[in-house]
Amino acid sequence: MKLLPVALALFYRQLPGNVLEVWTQVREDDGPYHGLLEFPGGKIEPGEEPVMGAVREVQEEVGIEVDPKLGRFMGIYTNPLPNKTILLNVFLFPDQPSLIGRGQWLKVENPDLSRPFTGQIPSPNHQIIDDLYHALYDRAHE
Ligand SMILES: Nc1nc2c([nH]c(=O)n2[C@H]2C[C@H](O)[C@@H](COP(=O)(O)OP(=O)(O)OP(=O)(O)O)O2)c(=O)[nH]1
Repeated sequence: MKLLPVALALFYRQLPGNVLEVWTQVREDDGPYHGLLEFPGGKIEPGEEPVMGAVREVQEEVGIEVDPKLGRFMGIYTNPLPNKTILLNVFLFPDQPSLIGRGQWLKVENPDLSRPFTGQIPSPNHQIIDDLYHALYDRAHE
């Protein structure tokens, strides 16, 4: 089984009323993810620090510079495909002023969390978004 490490940059912001917003962009290329709203990201190059992969993809895809020191490792999520398993290394980044006018913010609220975006986002992203929401707002875990 082939393992393919990918780095994702998840820009997020918290709004009053336990609202989370996550920043996404439309995937333009052909293939199974065409037209979906996704986080900037892509394959980690050999020898590359995962967070640097996230920063590089943000530069390439969004056209903005972000400081790798701002990236916080959230976890690794798997996307099992028939011929390979994608390992999504997710890094959290705070909202950046340079994002203004680019992409779109998805509003995540209780009780549905990411469910309203079914079919609009890659399937592994549901777990990522829902986990982030719970980590930010579930007091029970503290
Ligand atoms: N960019 C991105 N990829 C995601 C997300 N969720 C998710 O499952 N994926 C999957 C889709 C792809 O199988 C893989 C990313 O690979 P990619 O094809 O974008 O990587 P890349 O930019 O380096 O590829 P390429 O242009 O060189 O072909 O991760 C997401 O939110 N953003």
